[in-house]
Amino acid sequence: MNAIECQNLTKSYDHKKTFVIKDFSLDVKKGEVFGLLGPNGAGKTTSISMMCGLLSPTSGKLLVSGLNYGDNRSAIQKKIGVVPQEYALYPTLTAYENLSFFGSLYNLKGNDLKSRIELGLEKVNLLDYKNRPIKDFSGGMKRRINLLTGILHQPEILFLDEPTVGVDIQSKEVIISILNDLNQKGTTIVYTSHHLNEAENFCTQIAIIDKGKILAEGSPENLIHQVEGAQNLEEVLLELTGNQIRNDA
Ligand SMILES: Nc1ncnc2c1ncn2[C@@H]1O[C@H](COP(=O)(O)OP(=O)(O)OP(=O)(O)O)[C@@H](O)[C@H]1O
Repeated sequence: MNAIECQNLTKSYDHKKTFVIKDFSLDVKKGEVFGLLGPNGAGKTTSISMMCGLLSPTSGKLLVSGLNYGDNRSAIQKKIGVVPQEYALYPTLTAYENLSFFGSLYNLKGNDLKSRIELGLEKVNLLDYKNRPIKDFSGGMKRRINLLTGILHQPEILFLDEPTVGVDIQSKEVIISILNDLNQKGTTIVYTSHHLNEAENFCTQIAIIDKGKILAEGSPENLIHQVEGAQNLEEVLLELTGNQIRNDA
């Protein structure tokens, strides 16, 4: 069984006058690290938000671990973790209090929750900051805590919308190494990114999206091979989506 199946998904925000996702079909196999790449406004956030249940498709079929959100929302929510692009943290609460809150949403409690939080904080090098309020944290520190909020319960499938945006190379390396570790332990990962070098090394499978449509899909090597003369994913993306600057949100 695939981790995710999308068949002919569409999304309109204006009562079907325009569609920002069109005829979107892909399968994510269990154990994959799947990257959704594309220019600004391509539809990455919209498509990943539908897959993790934050947005409903306008039409089409979407299965997560063989289940649809209409009949099995709470069963799906137990299997998945979500790391949104915007920080979902409470600024006046400490790192520990924030993580306790998010852990409790996944029914974690007591010593189990405490040890997962402490182990997580240690992995992201923030154990010494556990009693500091989030408002005192730098962008990179917040990103690392934001990541922990979605993975404390070791989800079967993890969705991340630009988990390394705006962070320094050190924080980025910690985040990617934690994600690699989770993937080795069996978590399927679906992520969006603008960092093409990162995606080239991190992903096992990639879909390139523009204007709400999937333009190409394959392993990084396969995509580079598909585009004549391309040496890397950046050249693939430019060839497929053009070099016009985008003013879309
Ligand atoms: N709530 C909304 N209402 C109306 N239009 C929206 C809404 N959210 C997104 N859009 C539009 O949908 C299109 C796709 O946006 P989306 O945020 O999914 O793109 P993206 O690929 O994630 O972009 P970025 O890389 O800039 O984050 C854009 O044209 C955007 O303006």
